[in-house]
Amino acid sequence: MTLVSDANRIIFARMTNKSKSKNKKPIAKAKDSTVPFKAEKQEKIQLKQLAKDERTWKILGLSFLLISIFLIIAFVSYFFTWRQDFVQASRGSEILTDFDTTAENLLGKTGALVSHLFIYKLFGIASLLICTFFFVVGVNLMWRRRVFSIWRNLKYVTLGMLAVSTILAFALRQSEFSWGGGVGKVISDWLTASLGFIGTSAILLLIVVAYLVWQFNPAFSFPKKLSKSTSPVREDQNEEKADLPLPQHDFVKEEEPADKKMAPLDAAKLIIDEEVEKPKHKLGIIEKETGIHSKEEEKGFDRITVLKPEARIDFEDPAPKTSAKAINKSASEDVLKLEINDVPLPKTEEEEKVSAPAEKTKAYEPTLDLRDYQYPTLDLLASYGSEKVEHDQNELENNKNQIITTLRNYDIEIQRISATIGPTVTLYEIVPAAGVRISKIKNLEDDIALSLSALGIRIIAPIPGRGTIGIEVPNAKKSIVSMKTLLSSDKYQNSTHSLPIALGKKIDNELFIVDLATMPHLLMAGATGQGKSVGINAILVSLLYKKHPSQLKFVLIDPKKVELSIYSLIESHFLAKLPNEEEAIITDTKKVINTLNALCIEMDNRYDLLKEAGSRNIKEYNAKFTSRKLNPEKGHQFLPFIVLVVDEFADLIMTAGKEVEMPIARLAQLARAVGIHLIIATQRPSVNIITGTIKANFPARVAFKVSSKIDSRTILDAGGAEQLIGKGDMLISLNGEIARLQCAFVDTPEVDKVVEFIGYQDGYPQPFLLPEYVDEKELESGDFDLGDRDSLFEDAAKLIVANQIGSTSLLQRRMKLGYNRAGRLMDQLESAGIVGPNQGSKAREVLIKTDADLQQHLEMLG
Ligand SMILES: Nc1ncnc2c1ncn2[C@@H]1O[C@H](COP(=O)(O)OP(=O)(O)OP(=O)(O)O)[C@@H](O)[C@H]1O
Repeated sequence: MTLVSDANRIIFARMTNKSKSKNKKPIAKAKDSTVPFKAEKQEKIQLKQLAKDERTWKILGLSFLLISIFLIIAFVSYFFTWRQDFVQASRGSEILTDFDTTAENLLGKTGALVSHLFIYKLFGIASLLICTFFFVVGVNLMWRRRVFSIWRNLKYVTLGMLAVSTILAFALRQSEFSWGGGVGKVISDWLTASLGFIGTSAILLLIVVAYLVWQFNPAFSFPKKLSKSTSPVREDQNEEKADLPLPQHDFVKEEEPADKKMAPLDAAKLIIDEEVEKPKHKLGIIEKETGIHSKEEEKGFDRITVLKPEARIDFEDPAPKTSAKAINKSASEDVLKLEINDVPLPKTEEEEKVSAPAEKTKAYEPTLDLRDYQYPTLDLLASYGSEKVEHDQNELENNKNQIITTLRNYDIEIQRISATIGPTVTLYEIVPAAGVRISKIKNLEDDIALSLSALGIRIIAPIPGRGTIGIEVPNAKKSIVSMKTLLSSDKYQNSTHSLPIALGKKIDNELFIVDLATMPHLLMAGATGQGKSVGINAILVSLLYKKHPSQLKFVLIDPKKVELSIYSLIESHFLAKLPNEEEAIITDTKKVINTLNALCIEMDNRYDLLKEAGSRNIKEYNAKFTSRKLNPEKGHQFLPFIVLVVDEFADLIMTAGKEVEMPIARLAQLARAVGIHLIIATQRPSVNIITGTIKANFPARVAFKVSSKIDSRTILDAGGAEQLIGKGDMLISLNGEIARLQCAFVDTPEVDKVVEFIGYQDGYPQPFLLPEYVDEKELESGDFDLGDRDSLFEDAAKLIVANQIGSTSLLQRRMKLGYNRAGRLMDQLESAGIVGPNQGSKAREVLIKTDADLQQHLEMLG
């Protein structure tokens, strides 16, 4: 007995300390000393499960909908039966237990009582608005999402009931029926007492007019437009919720800037947007599917499907195309070629100035070099499944609930959660409750990953510029982003980029199409098998679809020997190579060094040309050249872009080290303005491969999945790439911002088809020739012995004699040589008595005047 009463006392003490409401359970505990704690725990878990069970929500939702219907029936019936039921209803709830009393209302005594309360005592017929509240709550609960905003509804219901009841009570004060209810009457009486009849009329009229203006925003100067909304906010709202009986909500307005900002990104964006209104009440968590999804989907995908795969895209720039067409009409094709591409005669600068406007019509058109060239067609590419982002509502719900629960377990409450579904991952954006430290959430990264039992969780805390924290969770079902989708998009087709590359889709399904020319170089890293080669192919294919062979050349370096060999078929269209080399695709390390140095020479030569032309970059230079302001006789020519692709940079650095690093660093530093761009890929992004010099000159970097956080830091200066999920899932760091993309997929057979399509067309007689590079060490070891002449000695002599100018830079430009080699040739020409000695800044005197004399002279020299 004593034991029991002692236990009772202890329990009682606990009970009073805790909460009085729990007093029954502790007493039960007293009788059974250990079990009660368990029992209490179990009950909690069951309640939780009950709250999670969707059936509970459905039942609750249905109940609210029924209440709403009940109220409507009762109110409507009241309009006809109020007289008969008035006396009974005035007696109050006691009539419910009085079996002798009956009511005429369709819903009996309850209907009569409730209607009497709302209509007679409270808000008059404005009480009908309360039905919408129950309807809204019911619908939201039934579908467990924010179909309508409760807060907005509540706000408008409250304001509406007060305003309408007052207006009606005032306007129809003589009527027998209580149009404005008790509340309306009280307010209206008070207003009349304070402001008088006229003052009250004015105030109430103002309310009505203000509401109409707010709702319809009529254009006062043009009454015709009265019915149309002019405010963009209102338009959106009207479209979005045309069936809503209530005015639109502030919520959408608040969200407007963010949505607008994201709108172009939303080709197939879906957002569940939830406000955790009161963190402690889970019922407050509701969600909303914005109209953006369907609207944007229509915009984005219908537009894409309209384009038939067979449709030929003409990627030519509109301007050159029209000019070419215009000329086509006026001249026969053969004459045309001569006219357009014939080199203009040398002119003095003045002549150039004078004749420039007249010649504008005959602009040089580089594409006419291969005027029958056909751009590849879209039907060469394959489509991979449906491009629609599929989402599993249950998966979304479960992940969301788990995120909320996990955070709650660590005492982190959140205000709002929204989800954006991408092709491979879904981004859950959360707004933490006030006072929660971001670092706390960041530290829980692993715990959240564990609780969601998913790989590839990435936490972005905070998302720059959004004021939210992002949690990226991989989708159970991932969709492949077809290259075809990207290339058929308006964004790609209408792009005005110099070198548009279609890389993939962002997490919000925005197509990621950027200009390589502005990047200006790209560093790619990723462990083996994570999508690097596919990424390189995506870049090359997107350039091939948009560029003419005269506008673009690739220098392909492939130490692995197999990855890029597929492109050898387009050698005479798009590839550049060293003179005297058989293969355009470079696989040998020694040749790589020569090629990189040759590119450096090409860069220097291009800078000389730009300097002479007074242009700051290749675009300006080419514009001047095509408008025939530059003289080809002086070595000027149309400069194609050159894109250097190195697949497996690590291999090169391991075998050649500085010899490779130095020219790469030089090119990366300087080549941008002259139209040379680098794309460098590596499997091993370690610091000895991606050195500080290289990194500093590659502001744009891509990371596919890498094996460690250190690798991720090396490439991106941030972690995260080690948590990617492979198969083209990538992070791109551009202008200091990191974005997650799903790389476009283009399979080898597709690339084969594209390459064959181009390769079987007429090309140039040979690949684009890079300047010859001779290792300077080899040059220095030789002397100026005439028997050991440079292989280009005769060509140089002929060029100098033909032009009668003893200038080293002439040799450099016309023979595409580096400064050192041209200088050495000039020295040899001097030793051979063909040119005179160096005269400082002036060109050397040419001692042999004609070609015939030169032939004789050379024969004499043997
Ligand atoms: N964007 C993508 N979408 C879908 N699947 C992809 C994508 N990229 C790569 N994959 C899948 O991953 C495989 C390996 O890709 P890829 O050959 O590009 O890897 P890698 O990084 O170049 O490997 P390695 O360095 O060994 O050559 C592909 O065969 C393909 O099945």
